[in-house]
Amino acid sequence: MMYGETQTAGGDADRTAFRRAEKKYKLYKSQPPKSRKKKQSHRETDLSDVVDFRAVLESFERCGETPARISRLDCPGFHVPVFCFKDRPGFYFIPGALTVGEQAHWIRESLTTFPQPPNRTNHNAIYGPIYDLLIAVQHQKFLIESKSEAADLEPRHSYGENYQNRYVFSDASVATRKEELGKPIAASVLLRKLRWSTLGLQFDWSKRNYDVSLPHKKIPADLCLMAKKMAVPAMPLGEEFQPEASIVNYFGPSDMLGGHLDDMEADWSKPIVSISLGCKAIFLLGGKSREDSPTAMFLRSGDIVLMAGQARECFHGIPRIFTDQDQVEVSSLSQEFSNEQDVCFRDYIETSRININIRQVN
Ligand SMILES: O=C(O)CCC(=O)C(=O)O
Ligand SMILES: [Fe+2]
Repeated sequence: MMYGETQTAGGDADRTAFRRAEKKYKLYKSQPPKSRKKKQSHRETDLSDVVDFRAVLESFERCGETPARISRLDCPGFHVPVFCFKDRPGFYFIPGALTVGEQAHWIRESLTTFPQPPNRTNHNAIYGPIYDLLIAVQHQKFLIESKSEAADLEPRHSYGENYQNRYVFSDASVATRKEELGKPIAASVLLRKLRWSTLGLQFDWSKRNYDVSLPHKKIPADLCLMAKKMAVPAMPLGEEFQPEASIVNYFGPSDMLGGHLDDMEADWSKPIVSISLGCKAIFLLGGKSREDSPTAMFLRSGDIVLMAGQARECFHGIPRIFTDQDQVEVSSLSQEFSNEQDVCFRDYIETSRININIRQVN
């Protein structure tokens, strides 16, 4: 997993087929009006080559047919149709695998319990463990550096043996009174900047490996059950998927996930179960080399992708999230968050995407 990898590519941006596809689909921000006269500012993305599995599902349900490249997997007892590319063994697409209610449940979990210590997030390296981020957003709190003399800011939690929480949430009024404290950071800003959290066995991004010495909890039981059920189409008959780790990726409007391989797990015959929530995205499935032209497809909220076997060796990434009003396609999800106390979830998911991917490590 390499965030922003394409951004550092500079002049090499066009070097490989994968990079060219990323460039084709990435979001181009419109230029300020002044420069609009001189050159065409806003390039419309050509989406005609993007495989749309929702349309594939609709036509399959209507007339039992699939496009030439795509087949329906025979998976008796599975609750919805599963599709495969005939030329991409090990890759499975399950459109609409989750109901809207299930999607809302996993969005809530992704923003509340999943980022809770001892699970780590991208904020850990800077602030140490942060508790109850979403509650802090709801109460418009600010994260401030706690000084021991400030009795009212005594850290509530400790982490590990000698680690004390240096940053705590507080009201803005407290933060501004204490001039000696660093600049307060709005909890809402931290939520916007949440990029990942890791569940179960903790993945160490710097070493690109699992660090079994880090404190961790088991994958939540309900997530484990759901992943086992969804992994069935990609599992050898009679074997059960054993979820041990999960990475939750959070995407804001201009975030992307550069082309990468997930090769840190021991047994590639086991699938990665990858769940999409929130705004629509484009997924690129490449080949074993970055030189192979990737296939582009839409990922919508509730879709599940399985990558096993040969597909585990294929480059893939997310060059684009759709957050424009007319393209997000989250209206039914928004209704799930229509209660006043859910406004945080609704505001978040209307301009964000969450991906939960679940792995068997050993
Ligand atoms: O966001 C996605 O759908 C893909 C995520 C992914 O590839 C990863 O976390 O390794
Ligand atoms: Fe991946």
